[in-house]
Amino acid sequence: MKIALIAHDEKKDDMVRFATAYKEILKEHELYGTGTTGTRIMEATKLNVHRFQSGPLGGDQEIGAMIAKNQMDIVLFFRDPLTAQPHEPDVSALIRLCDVYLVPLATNMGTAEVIIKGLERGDLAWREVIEKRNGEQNGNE
Ligand SMILES: O=C(CO)COP(=O)(O)O
Repeated sequence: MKIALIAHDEKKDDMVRFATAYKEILKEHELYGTGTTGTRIMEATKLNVHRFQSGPLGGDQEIGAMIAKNQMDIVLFFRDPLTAQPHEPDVSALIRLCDVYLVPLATNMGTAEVIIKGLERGDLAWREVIEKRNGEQNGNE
């Protein structure tokens, strides 16, 4: 599965703790992240994270583009609800696209734990069906 890991500055420590706690599950998957979050996770856990631009420089939009192509299966986005973000429109657009494409999205650590445990249990296997269907459609184009 392709998993996006994103955290606003005030939530980056939480994201590092989360990735450390669930490293054994995460290492079985393809990990993507916005620039700074990805770097922090890689340094702390040694997990391999494909890093996009930093969020304010377009990283949220790059991840959004993957979602729009149905190439992202899970988004774990630890938002800071108490700080205004200069790229708030990008944040909203990313969340909106998750809803458009039915991509499981956690915007805080509580929900992220539920998703990651569901992932381990196989609850998200339906995403593989979508991926397979996409592959067939693209092959038929
Ligand atoms: O701003 C972000 C998400 O909106 C996160 O970006 P960074 O991981 O580069 O800090």
